[in-house]
Amino acid sequence: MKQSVKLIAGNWKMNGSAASLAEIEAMKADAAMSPWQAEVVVFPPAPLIDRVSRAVGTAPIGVGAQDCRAEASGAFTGCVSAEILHDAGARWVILGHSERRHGLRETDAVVAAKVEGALRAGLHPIVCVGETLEQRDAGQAEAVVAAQVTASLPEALSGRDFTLAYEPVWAIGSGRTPTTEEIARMHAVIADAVAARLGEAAVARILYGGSVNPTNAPDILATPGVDGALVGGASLKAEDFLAIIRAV
Ligand SMILES: O=C[C@H](O)COP(=O)(O)O
Repeated sequence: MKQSVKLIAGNWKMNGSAASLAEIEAMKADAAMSPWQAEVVVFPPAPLIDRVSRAVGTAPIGVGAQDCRAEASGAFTGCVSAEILHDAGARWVILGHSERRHGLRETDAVVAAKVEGALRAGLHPIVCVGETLEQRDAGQAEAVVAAQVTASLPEALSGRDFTLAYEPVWAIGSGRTPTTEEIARMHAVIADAVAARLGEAAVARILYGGSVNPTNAPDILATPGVDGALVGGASLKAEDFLAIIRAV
């Protein structure tokens, strides 16, 4: 059954340092004042996962990684497996982010293999999908996103708890977002594609990501079919991220 609690995920991307632990302390202080109505997870760069996990302690903040290698171990210089990330304290992992699909030419098949690796290691996957502006302008957005869902979700996800994130590539870091009607429509397309791929019983939380900020978060999070947000830039400062968490 789909979790009714919304998920607010903060992807730090290639930002952060030991000084970022102060943001975690600010979040902990806020959570201690009054309980959040959302599940919250932060995704620091891999070298910070251990320190962030220790800083979180028993606070209601999950910790995840921004990517993993599909294999468990081996001669893959510079890569990190889901098992290594789990050992460092991660319990979540973002896979197929557009900055990897487009910047690093990561294919749907690679994403699907990484999802299998995440499940093997006990990490909860957040699988990202989204169309480029060219694809949207050509009227292909729904077909592109549905095809990404179909090809990026391995059979191994049947009966498992997982998360998808709809991130239009043109909305990431641009200050532009689709209308809430467009977001609702695409989330319905994604839910249909999940059911077609994994069966009617399959349910996943579907997040929206792309220029979410404290101002637009209330409307986006109230949109039908939106189960939370994947936040980039606005997750770097606790003040902004907390405003989004409190918008739930
Ligand atoms: O993973 C997060 C998304 O790419 C959104 O980033 P953004 O909130 O900076 O647009």
